[in-house]
Amino acid sequence: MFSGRLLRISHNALGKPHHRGMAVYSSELWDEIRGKLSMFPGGSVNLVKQESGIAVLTVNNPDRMNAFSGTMMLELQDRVSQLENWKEGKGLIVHGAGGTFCSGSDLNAVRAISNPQDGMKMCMFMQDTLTRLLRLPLISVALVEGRALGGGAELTTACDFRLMTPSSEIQFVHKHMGLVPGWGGAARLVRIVGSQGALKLLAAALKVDSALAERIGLSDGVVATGAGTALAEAEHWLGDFTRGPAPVIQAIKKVALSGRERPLEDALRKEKEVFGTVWGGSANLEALARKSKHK
Ligand SMILES: CCC(=O)SCCNC(=O)CCNC(=O)[C@H](O)C(C)(C)COP(=O)(O)OP(=O)(O)OC[C@H]1O[C@@H](n2cnc3c(N)ncnc32)[C@H](O)[C@@H]1OP(=O)(O)O
Repeated sequence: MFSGRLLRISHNALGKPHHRGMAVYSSELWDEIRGKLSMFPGGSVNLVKQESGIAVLTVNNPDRMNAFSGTMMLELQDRVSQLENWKEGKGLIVHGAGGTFCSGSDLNAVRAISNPQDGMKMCMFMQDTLTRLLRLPLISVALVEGRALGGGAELTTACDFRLMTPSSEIQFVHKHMGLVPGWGGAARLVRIVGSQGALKLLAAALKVDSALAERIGLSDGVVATGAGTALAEAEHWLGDFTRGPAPVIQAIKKVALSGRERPLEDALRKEKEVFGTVWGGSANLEALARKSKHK
């Protein structure tokens, strides 16, 4: 059985663990995994970084309902690396091409790598990429049109927020495939809808429509359907959270993220560190000079 090496967590002077980088597993593992995934081509993952500071990531394999081929998994990792280095970035919208979100991993590839060793490699690779996606210093939203199935449902949980069109559905179909989520989707789902909610969605493989998703906190809102309409509405919605200078928006995401992921003392230390990057910064000094009132 393939045993992946977890990224070693170092300890500070107080003996408390602290996170090194944003990855989960050691990148030394990736050469072998990348070689395997490159054998399953098709589709693409496209990234457009806009002047507004909002980027749009498109899962593009419409002939297969935007299923993830091996090369798309590789491209997703590359796109996440690009976004990690985007200094002007503030927000990210993840959506699918052709009016549907994503139908999970490409079943043709899945059939070809159905042995446990290869499955484990793919699982680690996608866990790592989606964890890095969630940890981007950008406020991210998954825009779900059509269906988000299996790994597609897991991808929605790797964003800070989810928006759905009225007729769209999110479904963790893994049980019907004799599986559990392996791209980190179960761990993230528990943090979004609680352990009881996650257990229900996974164990019943429930089809979650936009109304139910909003009721249980899986979705943060409904946007209208139509060519280009949903994307424009999602950008408008995200604009409320990304208005302002990039260093401040990125700092907000970082403190929220550390509060979500770290034990309290560790999160407080991180918050202090991030606070130090904005205190006395240009946005802070300009606000002080304006003598802002918050009526
Ligand atoms: C990480 C674990 C995982 O993600 S396991 C994968 C979980 N996903 C699935 O099982 C999805 C299976 N697909 C479906 O249920 C249906 O195709 C859905 C997505 C509901 C769409 O249904 P419908 O609108 O009737 O279209 P269709 O079935 O004719 O599909 C159009 C073409 O797309 C293909 N497709 C769809 N999903 C995948 C997939 N995950 N991998 C590979 N191909 C997929 C269909 O086979 C179909 O192709 P074709 O036109 O028959 O050549």
